Amino acid sequence: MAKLSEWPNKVVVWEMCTLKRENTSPPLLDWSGMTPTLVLIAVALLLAGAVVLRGRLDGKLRLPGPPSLPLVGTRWLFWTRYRMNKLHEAYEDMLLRYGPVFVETTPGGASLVSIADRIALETVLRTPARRPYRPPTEIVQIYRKSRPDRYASTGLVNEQGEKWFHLRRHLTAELTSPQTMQGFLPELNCICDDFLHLLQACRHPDGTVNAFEQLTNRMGLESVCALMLGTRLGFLERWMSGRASTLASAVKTHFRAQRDSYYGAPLWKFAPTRLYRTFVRSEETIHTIVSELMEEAKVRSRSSAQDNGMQEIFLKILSNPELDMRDKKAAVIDFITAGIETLANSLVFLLYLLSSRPEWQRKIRSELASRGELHAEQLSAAPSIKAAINEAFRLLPITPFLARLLDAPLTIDDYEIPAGTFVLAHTGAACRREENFWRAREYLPERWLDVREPHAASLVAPFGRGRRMCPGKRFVELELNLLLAKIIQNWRVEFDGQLDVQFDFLLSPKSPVSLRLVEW
Ligand code: HEM
Repeated sequence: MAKLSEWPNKVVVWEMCTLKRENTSPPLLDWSGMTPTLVLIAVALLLAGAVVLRGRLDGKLRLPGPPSLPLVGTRWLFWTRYRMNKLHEAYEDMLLRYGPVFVETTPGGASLVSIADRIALETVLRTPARRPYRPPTEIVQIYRKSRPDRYASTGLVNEQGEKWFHLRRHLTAELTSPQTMQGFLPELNCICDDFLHLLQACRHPDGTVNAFEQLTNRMGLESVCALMLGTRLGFLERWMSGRASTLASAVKTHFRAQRDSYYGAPLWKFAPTRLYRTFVRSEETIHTIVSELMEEAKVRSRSSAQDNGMQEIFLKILSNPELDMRDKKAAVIDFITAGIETLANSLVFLLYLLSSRPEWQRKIRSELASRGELHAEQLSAAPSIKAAINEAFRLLPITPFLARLLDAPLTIDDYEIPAGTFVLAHTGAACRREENFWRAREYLPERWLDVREPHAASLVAPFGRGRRMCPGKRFVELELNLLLAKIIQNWRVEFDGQLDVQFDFLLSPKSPVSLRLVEW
């Protein structure tokens, strides 16, 4: 069995190309012009020739799965049968075709095992690893290593082993503390109220709010900046500067570029393709805007002795002597980036699902007596809110699978999967299986108050599991509770038809989203 200390090395082998470039600058060739076309033709010929082989080249794992081809592994599927922006559907389809445990092969020849089997998922998610290894996003790694002037490491999300542990210990204590959230609650109430004012201002006479996802993005941005920077930045004002939309669109591009770098042709590893350049531009836009916001927040906090419950988490991070200044700054940037679209999409999904349950909306409303500022006690006295949120995370989580490297061998049925294997834990797909949940494909918040078997609650892991779990969980849960309570106090939510969802590295609504907020 692999020792924990050996993991990073094993993965560096897996990340073949990362190893080659580790100490070099990013791709240098200019790939504009004919070169990509020629390469694509060569790849197509290779695919056609190799289809006859159809055998699995991966000798290590005898698992079902799509045929693997030389050089491209099983990635050809994402360039032919499936679409990258429908990756969640692609995996649902593969789980049907090949069963709840199957293997793909990366272009570098490594195995990528998908699991949607309940027992196996519970084992993987329960893993007690001290330094859980979540495979990094290579494009982020390569870019950040090429910018030592800005980055001392690849950051909390992508670091591994002791370095990750050091960052996690020193960067997340404030963010995950119940006291921080308690202190932030009054300000979060005000931010939610401002969001409601914005919704009110954007509502048409019949209650329709168009481009709802853009408003939720602004909510995500304002709230995560307020939490991190301890100051309000005005992203919820009706007419605001273009900075919020530039930042929100850079964050979306950043996520999409990561998706394409994972599942698209890996040409960007060898040359600065358009994809690579797009990624770099988005990373730099985010860096520039968040750096400006941090500078503004510093000036404000110097000029006003704040005693309004808003904690400048970033000032505490910046004053930590245990960390390199570049790591501190990168962390604040990463936290803010992580908090925009995640919150925005989760709120859209929640309201969309809840729109199919008007009687559950009435139930929530009946549990909330008073208007105005909401306290933790009032929220906990309204269990139907929590049930509505849990159920939305079960049925439509923004992260439909979690990535891990196995820290111990795993046996599923007759298959032996060795330690060190890269695994995708399909919690989202497992949660929609009848063997795991009663009427699994329906939005039924009542299942969280009156449990009906089967009810595999441990599979619902929207924020991940174990020591690498999302540090924003407490903040997001509080925020969603408050937002839902306040929206339902004012309006009932209606939506016509079905929401089209796509995979942008996170599951996102295919914008624009229009829903109706109708007076009670
Ligand atoms: C609805 C909102 C959010 C969802 C559903 C979400 C979900 C997740 C998930 C699934 C992971 C991977 C966990 C794992 O591998 O076990 C993660 C990691 C992470 N999230 Fe979130 N997240 C949300 C909001 C936020 C916010 C608001 C922040 C920051 C303020 C944040 C910061 C991070 C960071 C830094 C990591 C990497 C942690 C590590 O590797 O140690 N997230 N998130």
